[in-house]
Amino acid sequence: MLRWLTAGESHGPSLVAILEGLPAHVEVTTDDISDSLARRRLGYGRGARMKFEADEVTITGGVRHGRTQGGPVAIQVGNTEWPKWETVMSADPVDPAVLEAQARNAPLTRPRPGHADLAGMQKYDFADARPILERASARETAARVALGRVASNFVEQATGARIVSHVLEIGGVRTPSAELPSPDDVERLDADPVRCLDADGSKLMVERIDQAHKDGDTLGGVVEVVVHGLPPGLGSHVHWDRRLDARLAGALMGIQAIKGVEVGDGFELAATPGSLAHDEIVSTAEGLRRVSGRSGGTEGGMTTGEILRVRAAMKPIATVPRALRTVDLATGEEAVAHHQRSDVCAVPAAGIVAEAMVALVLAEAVLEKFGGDSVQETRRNVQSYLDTLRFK
Ligand SMILES: Cc1cc2nc3c(=O)[nH]c(=O)nc-3n(C[C@H](O)[C@H](O)[C@H](O)COP(=O)(O)O)c2cc1C
Ligand SMILES: C=C(O[C@@H]1CC(C(=O)O)=C[C@@H](OP(=O)(O)O)[C@H]1O)C(=O)O
Repeated sequence: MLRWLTAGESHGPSLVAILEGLPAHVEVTTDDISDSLARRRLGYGRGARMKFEADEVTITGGVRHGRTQGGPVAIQVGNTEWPKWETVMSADPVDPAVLEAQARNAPLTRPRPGHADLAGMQKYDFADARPILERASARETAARVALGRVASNFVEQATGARIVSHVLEIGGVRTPSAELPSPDDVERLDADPVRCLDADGSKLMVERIDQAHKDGDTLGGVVEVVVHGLPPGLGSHVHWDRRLDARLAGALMGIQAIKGVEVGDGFELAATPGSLAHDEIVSTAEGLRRVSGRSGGTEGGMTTGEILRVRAAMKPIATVPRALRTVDLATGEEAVAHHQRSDVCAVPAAGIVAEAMVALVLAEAVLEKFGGDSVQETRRNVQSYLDTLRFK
């Protein structure tokens, strides 16, 4: 069983993440994790915070000399901005006079439509949105990306599978290309301002973000995660919660602001006749193959051994500079939602988070099917399964 947890607030001293159940001998380093976190900070349209804040990674448990030991892997992602927030986010009580003296401590009483503010204040009984937004914030995704890197190293070292993501759409501007990224495209994608494979599409998306910025508006979009090299048979058809497609959908929906998920061609398949919607099976010199990849590499809740492909749709950022109508909960009067700063668009970053979530689901599914207390044992089990497959 693989399980994981994150803790920490957006402006707290650090995020903490724990991954338990991973075999020993998975190769992973602080640099690996820092690289993944740096990729999450990329992307045109993010706010100033991404530039002045840094993620300080410390592996505090479970890894020795670059390899996991079999125990829980614990990672701390420190926030270099913490000194500015020490009073606001102090774990211990603070003298009310000190709190009042700082503008940053003023209660946030004008909840933003589209964020967790109002529902969270109602549910947890707070007069201030601060405690809600601090944990609802997608800052937390830094911790998931840290764990996702450990998980994806495991998946790659056990099965050879490689995960890559790209941006399909921002603010209604869709890439004109149907090209799927390969693992060799990662460098090129990370160098693109919006992590789009198509240069023309990328240019139009950047222009769309500039326009939204000028208009005091924000944007959402669609990302796609593609996994090459998975064995067939991860997940299962036998029960709803064993289905890999369901688990991937839940994991992607668990990312802040994701409101839609597609496996393969998803919604488009709903409008396609069956004769054109499915991936026909042919026998080739390399074995059984599909002539297309519309299903996204799962059938019956199991991987087919073809390319896995899932998409996530992100709603626009809720902190809209041209602020939306709300009610000031301190006075009951009409007001506009609180706004200090925000991303205009965080779709490229959401793609990196989506890779991490897919990696965590796949790591669990690989362990479920192949087990292993060392990564070499998992790898042997994968190989023997592939060698003895009844139909190849
Ligand atoms: C990478 C990333 C960055 C985000 N940045 C912001 C931001 O700067 N401002 C904001 O209001 N929401 C931002 N969001 C979205 C909020 O976290 C999200 O709207 C909020 O948690 C409520 O989403 P929900 O309704 O899906 O729970 C970001 C989301 C992601 C994934
Ligand atoms: C800090 C990160 O993202 C944050 C996610 C976020 C939100 O509401 O989700 C709001 C913003 O924070 P703030 O309101 O303090 O500027 C983003 O910067 C990050 O991704 O590391």
